[in-house]
Amino acid sequence: MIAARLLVRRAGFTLDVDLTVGPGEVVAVLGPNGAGKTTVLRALAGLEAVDEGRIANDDTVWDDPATGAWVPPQGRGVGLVFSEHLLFARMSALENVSFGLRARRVDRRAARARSLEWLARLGLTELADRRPDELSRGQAQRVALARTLATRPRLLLLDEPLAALDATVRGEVRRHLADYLRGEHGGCLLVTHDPVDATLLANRAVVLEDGHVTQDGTPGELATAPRTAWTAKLLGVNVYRGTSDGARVSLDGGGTLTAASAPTGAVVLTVSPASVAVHRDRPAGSPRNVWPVTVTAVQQTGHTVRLTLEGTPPISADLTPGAVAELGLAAGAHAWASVKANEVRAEAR
Ligand SMILES: Nc1ncnc2c1ncn2[C@@H]1O[C@H](COP(=O)(O)OP(=O)(O)OP(=O)(O)O)[C@@H](O)[C@H]1O
Repeated sequence: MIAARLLVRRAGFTLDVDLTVGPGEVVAVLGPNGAGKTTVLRALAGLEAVDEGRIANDDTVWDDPATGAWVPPQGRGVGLVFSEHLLFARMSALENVSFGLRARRVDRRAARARSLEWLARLGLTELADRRPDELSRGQAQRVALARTLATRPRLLLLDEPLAALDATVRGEVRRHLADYLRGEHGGCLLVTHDPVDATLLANRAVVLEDGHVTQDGTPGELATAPRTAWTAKLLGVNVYRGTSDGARVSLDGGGTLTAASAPTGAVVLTVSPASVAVHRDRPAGSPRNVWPVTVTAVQQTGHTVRLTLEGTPPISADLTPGAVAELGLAAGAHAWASVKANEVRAEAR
């Protein structure tokens, strides 16, 4: 268990965060630009010392300025992947991955075998002999991930690991990452701007705003009961897993949604709450997705009202306070939700 109290002071910015990461726990760290997310990762990795506070892994203190305790980065068993991968320019993809293992005293043959296995898991077998300058950004990012995951770090720190990948590869790499994280007993901290990553990969999400934690809960809790306007906007996005025949998607949790275009097979769908229309009577006309719902919660955040709607599927909708009053939408009200097919975004997962 990693337990940290991090206080870092910079001109015009103070990070003041309490954080725990349990064994096998995947914690998403979300927040606006400049909120301090990367600083949290750097402090945990030992790339930066805290000004006050304490970082401990079980009984081992990594950083405590009050006592002078300090464990350098290489002693922490931490694996770090930044959005800007740092590969060794003169080494092939295979050598880059092996390097991480060799540095941990894995013998040459075992390191090579394990590296090839990880390159294969990330779809890079054909590129094993290429140098970083012969790889696309996305491919290089996958090599950087393979290099770190192959070492099975005690604490995995990922800073926007999928940001450089295009939509098709992102789903695939996310799936490999999810498989890895499910089997892992170490903890993981994942900085992301993508609510899909948070929903599909993390058990818990922490929202950082201006150096402070403004909310801590499951991605589902953050989506249905956001405490700040930023969280409402980012995590309020409705996320569904399902199986697609190219347009119609059968959702894992029940119900179907039609997207204007969707890859076939396993997909993840997102629907912005702002694109959900709510009606008292079944709407005429032809929005592709119309289904009955019951209002279970009404919460005002900033200038919008977030409605939590129970139905198949459940969905969150953002309306203006005026619309909510006009439609008489209080908790318990029966209504209809509708979403246009071109407002349903689909990507492979
Ligand atoms: N090396 C540095 N020296 C001084 N200030 C810095 C340094 N690095 C970051 N900062 C400042 O510290 C604050 C937190 O930065 P940090 O990079 O942790 O934010 P972030 O949440 O990761 O942002 P982003 O989403 O843009 O990556 C910002 O105000 C930033 O300008």
